[in-house]
Amino acid sequence: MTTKVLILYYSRHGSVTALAEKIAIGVHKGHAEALIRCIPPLDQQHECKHPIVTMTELAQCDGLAFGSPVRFGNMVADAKAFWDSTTTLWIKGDLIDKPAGVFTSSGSLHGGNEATLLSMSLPLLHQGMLLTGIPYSEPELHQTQSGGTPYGPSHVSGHHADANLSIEEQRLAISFGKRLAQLSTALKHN
Ligand SMILES: Cc1cc2nc3c(=O)[nH]c(=O)nc-3n(C[C@H](O)[C@H](O)[C@H](O)COP(=O)(O)O)c2cc1C
Repeated sequence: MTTKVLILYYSRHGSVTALAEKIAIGVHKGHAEALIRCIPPLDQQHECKHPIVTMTELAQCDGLAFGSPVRFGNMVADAKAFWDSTTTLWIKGDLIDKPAGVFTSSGSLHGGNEATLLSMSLPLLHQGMLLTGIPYSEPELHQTQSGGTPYGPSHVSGHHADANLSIEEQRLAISFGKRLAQLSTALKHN
């Protein structure tokens, strides 16, 4: 059966969406299926580019990439509320021993990009997931002048939240997706 990697994210202005779509390219390169899904928004008026995730999709994924914009140095409230709604799945242990990673976008270079990635990892660890980031064997990790971290892919969108992903940010997101797909397949067949 094909490996399914769930790319679960929230985005208001499109930067996290852009990263999610690059990660999906990497997942395909890693010969897995990418399921791009949105976190249910707290604001019902908020429109999302992809379908809203279901708990069944989350429970049945083989790997997970979780994305959120930086909000005051932390994940967006919608993402925290979503994880707070996963108690049933947590008790069943549906995500235990599945690979996972996190990605984000901030407005400024030192605006909490890495702190947000680390705090986003916490609910995944509580779910029993196996975290992966990006190793320094990826040359763009040494070269980037904006986003892209060992803790996971990231983007710096600028004061007006309109900067395109840099080449380095794109490549790191793609290599992260590929890595997650390969790890998910390896663990699925064990
Ligand atoms: C309420 C709020 C808080 C924010 N806090 C931060 C912050 O702490 N640091 C930062 O660099 N950017 C901050 N930003 C900017 C967003 O993180 C940034 O625009 C991000 O790229 C948005 O991602 P999106 O395009 O996927 O919505 C904040 C934006 C909002 C609306």
